Formats: sequence, C-alpha cells, structure tokens
Amino acid sequence: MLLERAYAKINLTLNVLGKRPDGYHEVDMVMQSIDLSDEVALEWLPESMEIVMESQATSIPLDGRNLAVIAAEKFLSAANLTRGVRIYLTKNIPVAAGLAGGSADAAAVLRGLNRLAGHPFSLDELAELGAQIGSDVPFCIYNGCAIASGRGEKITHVQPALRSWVVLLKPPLYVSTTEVYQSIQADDFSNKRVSSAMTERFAKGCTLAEIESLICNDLQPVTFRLYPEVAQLHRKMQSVSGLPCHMSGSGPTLFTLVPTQSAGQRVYNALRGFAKDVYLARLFQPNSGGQTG
Ligand SMILES: C[C@@](CO)(OP(=O)(O)O)[C@H](O)COP(=O)(O)OP(=O)(O)OC[C@H]1O[C@@H](n2ccc(N)nc2=O)[C@H](O)[C@@H]1O
Ligand SMILES: Nc1ncnc2c1ncn2[C@@H]1O[C@H](COP(=O)(O)OP(=O)(O)O)[C@@H](O)[C@H]1O
Repeated sequence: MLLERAYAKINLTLNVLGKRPDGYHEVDMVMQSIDLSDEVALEWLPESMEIVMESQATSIPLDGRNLAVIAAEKFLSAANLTRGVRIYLTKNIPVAAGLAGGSADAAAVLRGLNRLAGHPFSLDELAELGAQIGSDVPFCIYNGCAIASGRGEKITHVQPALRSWVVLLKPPLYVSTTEVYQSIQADDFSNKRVSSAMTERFAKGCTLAEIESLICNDLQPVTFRLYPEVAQLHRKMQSVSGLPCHMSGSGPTLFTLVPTQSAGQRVYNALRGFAKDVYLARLFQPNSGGQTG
C-alpha cells in the first residue's frame, strides 16, 4: 500500500482577465499550498482490471465521477497499463470549498501511481496529464507556491514564498465553480495581474503586512452576490478577528493570514464561537529536494 498526501491550496491573488473562445476564463493567480490535506492510499489489484474506490467521505461520488478515479483512468491509459487499482481516500479537505480538494486528490493519484509503476513520467508530464482533468490539477502536482496563468494550468514556480499560518472558515454551503465563472459580469474583470508584484515582495522578504494589501480575488464579489450569507460571514470574520479576510478560489472558504501559530490559535478560537468548520493550517512548501515524479 502506497500513501500520497493531497494538499489543499488557497489563492493569494486571483485576477480574471477575460473570457476565452473555449468558454474558460483567462486567469492570473498566486496559488499557495497549505498543510490541510487528504490522504490517498493506492495498491495494484492482482486479479482485477477494475478501479475500486473507497472513502470515509459521504459527500462525494465514489464512482467514475470522482476526480481520483478519473486520474487513475488517465494514468493507466497514458502508461499503456491494463491493471486494477484500489484507491482509499481519507477526506479532510472540505468539498466544493475553493480549496481544490478534488484536484489535489487527482494529482496525488497521478503522483502515487507513477511511483507504483516505477516513474514512467516526469512531474511535468504528470502536470500535462493533470490539465486534462481540471485547471487546478497541474498546480497540485507540484504544490508549494506558483503563479498560475492560462486557464490556471500554466505553472511558474515561485521561490522564496511567504512563510505564514492561515485560519480558514468554510461557510456551510456548497459553491459550484462553474456557476461562479458563469455569473461573472463585465465589471468583475480586471485588466491587471497582481501576481508578479506579490512575488517581487516575497523576493524582497517583505512582511505579511506589506503583502496583505496585494491579496485580491476577482471572484469574491461574484460569489458574494450569489450567496449574500458568505458576504455576511466575511464581515463577521473580519470584525471578530480584527484582521483582513479574503476568499479562496470560487469560494466559499474565507481565510486570514497570521504570522505565528499562537496568533492563529487565538483567531481560530474566536471564530469557533460562531462557525463549525474552522481550520488552522500552515502555508506548505514541499521539501527543498522537491517531490519525485
Ligand atoms: C476558481 C479556481 C481558482 O484556483 O479554483 P476552485 O474555486 O475551483 O478551487 C479555479 O480557477 C477552478 O479550477 P478547477 O476547479 O480545476 O476548474 P475546472 O474543473 O477546470 O473547470 C470547471 C469549470 O469552471 C469554469 N472555469 C474554470 C477555470 C477557468 N480558468 N475558467 C473557467 O471558466 C469552466 O466553466 C469550467 O467548466
Ligand atoms: N475526490 C474528490 N474530492 C472532492 N470533490 C470531488 C472529488 N471528485 C469529484 N468531486 C466533485 O468535484 C466538485 C468540486 O469539488 P472540490 O474539488 O472539493 O471543489 P473546489 O475546487 O471548489 O475546491 C464537487 O462537486 C465534488 O462532488
């Protein structure tokens, strides 16, 4: 049995630059992994050609619609393998939350099967395969901090990254990424890419306070219009924490960055007074040696 971790992400910047002829939106984002993670266990099935998926999670399909199963199918076909696989997913990342949980699971399956099969693909090749599954999957292959452009699949690694903790609040509702992108109006588009300004500040070793003013998300007003209860929770989170709060991806998860674990614990305790799904996590960088394919 081989274990692979699937890390959630937050968006430190998310600019939507326009709609493309293929129906996707051109984006420019600073993506950052956090150490809130799912665990994927994988093994070959000796006497079966099936992909068998199991999980303790009750809120996601465990059949061919699961992104982990789709990833296994893609991998086997690209590697020209006819083998059965068992996937056991321990789900900790909240679902449909703007944290790329499904994409992270798909990426972990690609990395894990690549290890089981003796590394037929490089990480870059796995990212290309991942792009066929979803726009966020290539980033989840590498983890760490990156600028993501195109529809989100073009990855430029960023080093050094920000060192910080994050407190997350997941509002109790389901947000569809497709619905949010479909609800964008002309005024929501930005003509600027904030990502390079932010990563220049990382390189200068700027403090969290100096980075804070650049955190942005063009999808935030869209989701707030669709779900006013998220806007209301955002106001409450800011007033209770006394800190600027932001939305990740298409939402609805809200987050605030804090410099230390103890500061994070104080904010966590305050938010737990009115919200059930609150998490304290650390921004995650893979080992300096990087992950192997
Ligand atoms: C908004 C973001 C920000 O990181 O994350 P989440 O909120 O999903 O975590 C991503 O852009 C989400 O990427 P991902 O969740 O992989 O989306 P995909 O499966 O590729 O696309 C789902 C649907 O979203 C829309 N879509 C997605 C990406 C993009 N750049 N433009 C789009 O218009 C399309 O309608 C597409 O059919
Ligand atoms: N392994 C998976 N984990 C979570 N969601 C999954 C998975 N496979 C498929 N899905 C579906 O993908 C959709 C988006 O889930 P998720 O990736 O958690 O959202 P987001 O990208 O907003 O963080 C949900 O409708 C969910 O049912």
